[in-house]
Amino acid sequence: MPVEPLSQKEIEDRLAELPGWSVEGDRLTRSFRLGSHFAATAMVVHIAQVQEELNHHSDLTLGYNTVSLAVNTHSAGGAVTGKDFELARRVQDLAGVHGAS
Ligand SMILES: C[C@H](O)[C@H](O)[C@H]1CNC2=NC(N)=NC(=O)C2=N1
Repeated sequence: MPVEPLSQKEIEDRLAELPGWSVEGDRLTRSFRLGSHFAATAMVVHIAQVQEELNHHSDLTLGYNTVSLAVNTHSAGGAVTGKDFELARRVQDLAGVHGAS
């Protein structure tokens, strides 16, 4: 996966395919709401497994019944790259299993 910073157009095109995600500052972000604290915790563990598989890690925040992610690519100087969107797509795909919205 290339780790070149994405252009604004490339970011906008990718965001159009990822409902609920946005770029805040220099990080790709999304918050999910779940049915319970335990469900939110289980989703965090699942995301951690995917992040280890991809070797790409977000700042992951667990709330009472929420899970929030913020990510950019350290090796690209903190820019948003294709690796961030690869993680976001995997998280978006697994969210349904957890009843996250
Ligand atoms: C050594 C290790 O492979 C690197 O530090 C990985 C780990 N996880 C990472 N996560 C993110 N978000 N960006 C990186 O550049 C990155 N690099």
